[in-house]
Amino acid sequence: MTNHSISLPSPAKLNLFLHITGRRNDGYHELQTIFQFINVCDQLDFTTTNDALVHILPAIKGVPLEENLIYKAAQALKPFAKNEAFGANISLKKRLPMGGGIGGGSSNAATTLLALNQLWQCDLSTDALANIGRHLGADVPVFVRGNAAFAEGIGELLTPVEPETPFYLLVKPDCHVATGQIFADKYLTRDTPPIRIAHALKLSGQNDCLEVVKKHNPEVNEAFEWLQDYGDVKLTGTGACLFIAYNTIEDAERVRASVPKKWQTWVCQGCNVSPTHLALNQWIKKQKSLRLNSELSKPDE
Ligand SMILES: C[C@](O)(CO)[C@H](O)COP(=O)(O)OP(=O)(O)OC[C@H]1O[C@@H](n2ccc(N)nc2=O)[C@H](O)[C@@H]1O
Ligand SMILES: Nc1ncnc2c1ncn2[C@@H]1O[C@H](COP(=O)(O)OP(=O)(O)OP(=O)(O)O)[C@@H](O)[C@H]1O
Repeated sequence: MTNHSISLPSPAKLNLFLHITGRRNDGYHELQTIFQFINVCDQLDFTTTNDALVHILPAIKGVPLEENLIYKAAQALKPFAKNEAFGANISLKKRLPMGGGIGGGSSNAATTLLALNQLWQCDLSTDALANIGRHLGADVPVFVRGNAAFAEGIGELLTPVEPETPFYLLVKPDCHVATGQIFADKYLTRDTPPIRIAHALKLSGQNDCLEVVKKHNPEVNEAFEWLQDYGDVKLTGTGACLFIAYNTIEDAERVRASVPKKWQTWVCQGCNVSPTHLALNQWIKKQKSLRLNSELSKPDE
């Protein structure tokens, strides 16, 4: 019998660098960045129901159901479900901080699209899912595709790349950065010349949002200053999270041990294939073998 449940990790991303190369007429900014996943993840469990409803437990504090990106992703996929009575019970173990620049909401949306595409037998291609994802948020497509990528446009034009996969110390200063406020600041650098992909992999990790983020968020400034003695500190997205790459896990752990306790910290590793896709591929393989076994055990007709 086909399994009607699936459990998937929903990872965070880092922007290894972030250049703002222009502003479009609709106000959105054109970027160049490299996205890499890290093995710090939320966990999402999905079970199909037949009541056509989508339930999410527990609710995210401060985020109404209709604004939860998991719910929005499920609603966007619903018209493609094989049976219109299909619904889902979704349980969420939230570990990724919000407003950290590590893309937790976008990741949750992508994980939902990938899981329900299977459970609701939508049979949509990755391109179709990425296209649905694009309307939920600029960072959703990279999580749908599942490969570390050089991104252009507003983040949706993706070319897979394989940057090194060091260990990272990730630090979340005690604040929540409002992405819109950063992009609205008149002093934001918006004219970094576009670069080519080969050049992108050799860059040292400049983030054009850094100065404006530090200006609006003294906690980010303080953490940045503190961390500078311990390596090459970078900002991911519009922050608040900062990260430093290390060659060994021991080096990352040693610095973590001395970080002031008021900041949340993780030691993790860069992943060029999303943990969601690794788990999803295992699940698909298991379903195929279950189907094959049940075909073989049917009595001859
Ligand atoms: C900058 C990145 O962190 C890079 O990974 C993301 O693209 C930000 O993605 P996000 O947090 O999902 O942000 P969104 O919710 O899409 O955008 C919040 C607001 O930031 C501004 N915004 C965002 C992305 C972008 N490329 N240009 C913008 O000008 C827009 O005013 C938008 O209304
Ligand atoms: N399932 C969800 N998980 C997290 N945030 C969500 C979710 N659904 C809606 N949101 C909203 O999206 C906002 C941004 O959340 P997210 O975790 O993606 O921030 P972020 O790490 O700053 O992302 P980015 O790197 O894309 O800027 C949250 O403040 C919250 O209001």
